[in-house]
Amino acid sequence: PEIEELAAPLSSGPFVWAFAAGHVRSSAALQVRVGPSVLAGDLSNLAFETHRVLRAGADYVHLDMFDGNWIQGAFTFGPMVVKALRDHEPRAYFDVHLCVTRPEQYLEEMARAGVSRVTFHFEAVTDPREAAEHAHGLGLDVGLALAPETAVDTTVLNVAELFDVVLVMTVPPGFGGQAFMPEMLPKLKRLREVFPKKALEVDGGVTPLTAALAASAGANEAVAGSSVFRSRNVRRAIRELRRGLEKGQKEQS
Ligand SMILES: O=C(CO)[C@H](O)[C@H](O)COP(=O)(O)O
Repeated sequence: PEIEELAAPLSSGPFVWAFAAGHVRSSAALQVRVGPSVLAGDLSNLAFETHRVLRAGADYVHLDMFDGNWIQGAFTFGPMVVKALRDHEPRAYFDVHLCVTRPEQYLEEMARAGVSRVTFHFEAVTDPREAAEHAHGLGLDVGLALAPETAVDTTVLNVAELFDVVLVMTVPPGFGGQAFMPEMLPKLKRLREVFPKKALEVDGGVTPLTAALAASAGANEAVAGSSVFRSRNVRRAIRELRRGLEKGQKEQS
């Protein structure tokens, strides 16, 4: 089934941010975006996995970089691998989720590797403001990830203002295939109230159903590993996730 997907033309969606002009009160005007997480793919064949999800309509590719330290024992890959992937996919939007200790030490390497957006954890970074400014100065989009135990309080809201996206983890970071945590939805609602135009991303246990729940709470971007890579039809899986987000957006109050 993947041959057909490989033959399909690349969507222009990944490269376009289409925000409506003027003031918006909800995320309804924000473009929905689906980013498959290659963590659930064949890690021995990342170029193939990246290529096939892009061909199947993914808006971006989510790359989880684990250093074996911030999440004890969980290692994936580093900037050299991302650079190698960039050589294969010069136009793709690479969304790197840094699950590492002191992520600020890797920002320059991320820029050199051709990363589009680097997202690091509020819980792991020493000075989130300084790191966000540094990343922007390097030409990177920058995201702030919140682990499930982190509340959306005043400190987080003040810091989040500086970021292009806030990633609300809907599972404990570390591995795929976990169940979506609905108790994270109020965090999205609060973020959406405060930031009507900011991209809000969810990651962990995302299916068409949970994507709709997340979007009804304010999310407009969904990272999905298992629900894409375990599907027999990757194109359909991405399309259904997008429909879930769109449905949720419509239900947003
Ligand atoms: O960041 C991650 C884990 O830390 C993964 O991106 C996430 O778990 C996706 O996997 P799944 O969709 O199978 O839950």
